[in-house]
Amino acid sequence: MKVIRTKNYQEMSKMAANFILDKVKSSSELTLGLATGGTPVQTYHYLAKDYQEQKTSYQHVTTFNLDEYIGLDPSDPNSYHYYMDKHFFSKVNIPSDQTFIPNGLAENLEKECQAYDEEIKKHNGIDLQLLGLGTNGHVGFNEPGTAFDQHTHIVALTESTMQANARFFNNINQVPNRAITMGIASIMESKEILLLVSGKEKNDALNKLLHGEIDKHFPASVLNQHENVTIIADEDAIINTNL
Ligand SMILES: N[C@@H]1[C@@H](O)[C@H](O)[C@@H](COP(=O)(O)O)O[C@@H]1O
Repeated sequence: MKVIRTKNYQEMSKMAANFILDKVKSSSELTLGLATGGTPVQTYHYLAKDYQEQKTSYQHVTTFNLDEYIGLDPSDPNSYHYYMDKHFFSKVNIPSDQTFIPNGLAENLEKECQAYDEEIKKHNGIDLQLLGLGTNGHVGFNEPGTAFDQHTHIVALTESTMQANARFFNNINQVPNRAITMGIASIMESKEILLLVSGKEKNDALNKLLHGEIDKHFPASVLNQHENVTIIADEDAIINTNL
């Protein structure tokens, strides 16, 4: 894994946006895996800014989001559909039929998961997967203990993830307790991975990822087995990691 060190969150975000823009500009077709959460917000902001200023086109880009809460309508401000529209899709020229996010309202959730995997396959897999890191090592919504061989599936969220995400809701009781997420196998099948890590609260998690064992109780550790991972981390996340 290649680790790029940045001064702060802004610098991490700018570098991540440039990393993605390089791929967007140099490919005739590109399938991006996208993440939500607090970490990539400024990355999307810089992509939107680039579009405003440089008009980098996304007509040839297809996107697959990692996850979505079960039970939230796309118009719900806490849904990842809403998040993606707000921060990215509405700001660039990506055609709406080229953006995929799991449907957390599907009548048959199992079928929805299978259909999502099929769609990814149809697009020849993901070229670049953007990832954030949960404080407990989760990636997407793959919580500690998730088997490494799973594709898109339904998960029960842990108390710690619900607590961590409660800041986006009015109170923790409104945080859905289930989600659909691409699995560890889906993530590992992507050709390249870009992991963003920012802030002191991610310090332990980054340390474990870099120096700990590969263990399903710390899902992100599996990334050590992928051959093309770049981590962009800021000083606060890196401190005490011996880097
Ligand atoms: N499902 C999301 C993940 O995709 C995200 O990467 C992670 C970290 O979130 P944040 O960037 O807000 O710390 O947790 C959330 O629960």
